[in-house]
Amino acid sequence: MILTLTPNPSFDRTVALDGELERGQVHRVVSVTSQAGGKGVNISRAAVIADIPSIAVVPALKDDPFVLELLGAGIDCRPVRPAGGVRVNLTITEPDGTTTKLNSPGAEVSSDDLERMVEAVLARASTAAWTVLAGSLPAGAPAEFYADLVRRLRAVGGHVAVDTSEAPLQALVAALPDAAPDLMKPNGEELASFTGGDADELESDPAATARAARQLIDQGVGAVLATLGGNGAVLVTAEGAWHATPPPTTVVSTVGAGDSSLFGYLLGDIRGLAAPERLALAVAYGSAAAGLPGTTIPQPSQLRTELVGVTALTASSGGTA
Ligand SMILES: O=P(O)(O)OC[C@@]1(O)O[C@H](CO)[C@@H](O)[C@@H]1O
Repeated sequence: MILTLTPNPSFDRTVALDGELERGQVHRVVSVTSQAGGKGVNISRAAVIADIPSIAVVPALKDDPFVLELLGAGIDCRPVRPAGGVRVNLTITEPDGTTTKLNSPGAEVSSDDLERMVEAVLARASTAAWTVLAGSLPAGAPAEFYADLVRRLRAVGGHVAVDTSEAPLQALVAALPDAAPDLMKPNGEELASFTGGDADELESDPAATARAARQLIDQGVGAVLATLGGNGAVLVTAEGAWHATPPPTTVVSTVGAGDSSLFGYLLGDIRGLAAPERLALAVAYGSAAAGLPGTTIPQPSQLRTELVGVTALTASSGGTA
């Protein structure tokens, strides 16, 4: 079972344009779709699609359309009392795959609201193969929320993965090795935000990415899956480092690609695959998601894992293995 916590879930509204987005202009849109999302929710969705049981903890009312949509999709959703309604995040996609996101802050939470989420997670974590803490934090949550929860989860046992950004990511890194999760999934920009360096350079240089990710491994993190957009992903563990390139992909919407990659990695782990195969599955999931509209999560039949190329990064190419 994969347990996910999405403290700041969102209705993902996707607006598809038939041309380039022009600031200050009126656009007639091709389509508007909406899907209950947020990083942990997307991972639970991917799990259910792949026949892996998953529980999604979200702050929402039991009869909120958000919860009803997830239950309707077969996701075991455990709502805890929310501070307010579920936010709406807007995605604008252009025909060349350019994806622009406008993410709302989410309703302000109190420490009681947060404690309800923590209790819901701690009560189930011992039965989960992986507990995934994912996404931004709602307004009012302290930046240390994930770091504190990882500490408490380590006492419970089971594996913990964290995918977040900005202040909560900085706070988690500052709390290493004490709050070290088993897996972190930064993108190039997130990695650069605490290792220094240029995000674009990291995304185009797998060896540099591996060196940056190695800093987290040295501080107790079990594995780092660094997603690099069109350049695939790098996996670093205590045993080595690998880079995987995606199959040729026509990008439609990048929303949910990182979540799909993270799920692919977890699926590989649950199946007992070796590190390079786990990475290949992650990249197959991420690239399949990028080829689908909005926040659509791929079906296993849409994966082209055999077209993912994996290479080991050696000491000479990156000083990492
Ligand atoms: O605002 P956050 O929590 O950082 O990210 C939220 C979000 O962009 O992440 C998912 C894609 O990864 C979307 O479903 C959702 O809209």
